[in-house]
Amino acid sequence: MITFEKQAQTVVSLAQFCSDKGWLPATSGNLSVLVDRNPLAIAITRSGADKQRLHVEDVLLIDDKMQVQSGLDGYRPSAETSVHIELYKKFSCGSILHVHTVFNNLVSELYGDVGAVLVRRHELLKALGHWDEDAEVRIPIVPNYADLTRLGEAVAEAATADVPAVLVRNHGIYAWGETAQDARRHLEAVEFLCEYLYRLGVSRVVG
Ligand SMILES: CSCCC(=O)C(=O)COP(=O)(O)O
Ligand SMILES: [Zn+2]
Repeated sequence: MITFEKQAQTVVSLAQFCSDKGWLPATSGNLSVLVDRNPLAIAITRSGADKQRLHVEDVLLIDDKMQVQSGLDGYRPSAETSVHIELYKKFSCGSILHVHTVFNNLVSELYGDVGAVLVRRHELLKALGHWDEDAEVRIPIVPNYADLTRLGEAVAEAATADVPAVLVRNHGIYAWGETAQDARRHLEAVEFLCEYLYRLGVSRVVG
């Protein structure tokens, strides 16, 4: 049986994984796992928590209006909860991960004006569900709107069913999946691809 307590523990495990990778610097990032779809209930990190040292108490149960249903007094859900809610409404995903890394920021800035970054014929695209040897995917990039309602809408609008990730320019990435394990794999694959694309670009300029 799925419970908030179990999903909160999964959020803590996901934070540990992302933290071990160095993907949650300076309290950045927010992570969530679906508890119920109807009505929508999500286990999500609280705003401002140090996600590199996340405890179960740092995970709140919220509804589709961002109201806290379970959690310690005074704790507010992630400031970017709106993005998670919009993505859960658009896709049948079970987990959403948002991290800030140097490589996803570099790629978002380099390709931000185009609104997407193209990845072609790369083995890691298989981790995103593209098995064709000629596979091509576009990872969308949206502006880093300060209005977080607008950011949520922009991320959900840009998100497509065939690429489970969106970059936010000079900010970070949202990646998702049907399960926490899928979301983690998708995030890891896109992070790999961001580093690859950036280093490839640099090597072409230098070489
Ligand atoms: C210091 S990071 C700035 C806010 C941010 O982008 C982020 O991911 C963390 O915000 P939250 O409210 O989820 O802690
Ligand atoms: Zn962020």
